[in-house]
Amino acid sequence: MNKILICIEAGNTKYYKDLINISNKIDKNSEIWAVVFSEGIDFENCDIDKIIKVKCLQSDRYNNKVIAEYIKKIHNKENFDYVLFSATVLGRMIAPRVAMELKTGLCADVTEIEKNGEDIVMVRPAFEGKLYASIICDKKPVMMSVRPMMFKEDEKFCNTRTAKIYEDSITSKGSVVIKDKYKKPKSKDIRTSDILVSGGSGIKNQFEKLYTLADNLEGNVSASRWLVDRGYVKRDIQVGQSGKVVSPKLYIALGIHGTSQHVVGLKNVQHLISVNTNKNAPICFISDIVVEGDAVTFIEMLNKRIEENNYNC
Ligand SMILES: Cc1cc2nc3c(=O)[nH]c(=O)nc-3n(C[C@H](O)[C@H](O)[C@H](O)COP(=O)(O)OP(=O)(O)OC[C@H]3O[C@@H](n4cnc5c(N)ncnc54)[C@H](O)[C@@H]3O)c2cc1C
Repeated sequence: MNKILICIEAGNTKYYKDLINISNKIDKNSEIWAVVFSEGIDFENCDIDKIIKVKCLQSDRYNNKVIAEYIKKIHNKENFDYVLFSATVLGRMIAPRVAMELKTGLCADVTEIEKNGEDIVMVRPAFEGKLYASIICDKKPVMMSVRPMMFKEDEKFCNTRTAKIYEDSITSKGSVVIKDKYKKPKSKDIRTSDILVSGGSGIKNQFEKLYTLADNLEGNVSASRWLVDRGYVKRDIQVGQSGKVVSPKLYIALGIHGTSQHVVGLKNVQHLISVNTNKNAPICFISDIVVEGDAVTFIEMLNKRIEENNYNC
C-alpha cells in the first residue's frame, strides 16, 4: 500500500481536492496523509486518512525553508512513497526545496496520471503546451506539483474516509530576522557600476575624498586621464576614449573639464551632475545639474548631509 503525503498550503486549501484526486489515481488503496498549515479548516469527509495540523507563525506558513524542513522531518518518520503539492505560486516555491531536502526529483505542473504496468506516469505540458511529456520517477519519494483545477467536480472524491487529526507546531524565530543591514556589494568594474563619483585635475589634491562620497552613495570612483597620467589613480578606473565607456545611472563629475576624449566615455550615462569652478567648462553643457563651485567643498557638504540623515544603508 502506498503512503502519500499531500501538502495543503495556507490560503489555497481548496486545491487539495486535486491532490486527493491524483492520489486516488496513483493508488485507490493508498494511505493519504495531509499536512496543513492553515487554521479553521473543516476537513470532514475529505477522503484523507490522517491530517497533521501544524500551528506556526502566520509568516511561517509562507516560509519555504520552514515548511521544507518540517516536511523533511515527517517524511523521515513516516517514509512516504509520494509527496504532492499544488502547482500554485507558493507550491512552486516550496516543492523544489522539499525535493532538495528529500534528495529526490520533482515533476512540476502535473496535469494527469497514467499507469504503465507497475509504473506511475506523470503527464505534464512541455514546450509551451505544444507537447505532453510523460515522466516516470524511479526514486522514492516521488514528488510532483499538480496543476490546480485540472479535474471536473465529478472526478473528485470517494468520500469514504474520515481523517484522524493530529496537531503539531513549529517554533521558529520568525521568517525575517534582521541580523545586519545589507550593504550592496560594490561593483569593482566601473563599467557595471550604477553610481560613479569621478574626479579630474580640479580635485587632484584631495582625491581620496572621492572614496568617502562613493562609499556613502554605494558607488565607485572613476577618474579622468589627467589623474591617471600623473599616477594619482590606476588606469582601470579611467573613463574616456583611451579608458572605459561607462553606463551608470548617476555620474558625478568633480573638477573634470569635459574634453571630447573624456565625454566619449559617458555615452550611456543616465544622469550627469558636474561640479566645476568654471560654469563654462564643456562638461557643464551636457550635465543635468551643474554646481558652480569648489569640488572638495561640494563633497564635504554632501557627505555631511548624507551622514546626518543616515541616507546610506
Ligand atoms: C589620444 C588621447 C586620448 C585621451 N583619452 C582620454 C581619456 O580616455 N579620458 C580622459 O579623461 N582624457 C583623455 N585624454 C585627455 C584629455 O584630452 C584631457 O587632457 C583630460 O581629460 C583632462 O582632464 P581633466 O578634465 O581632469 O583636467 P583639466 O582639463 O585640467 O580640467 C580640470 C577642470 O576642473 C575645473 N576645476 C579646477 N579646480 C577646481 C575645483 N577646485 N573645483 C571644481 N572644479 C575645478 C576646471 O575649471 C576644469 O574645468 C586623451 C587625450 C588624448 C590626446
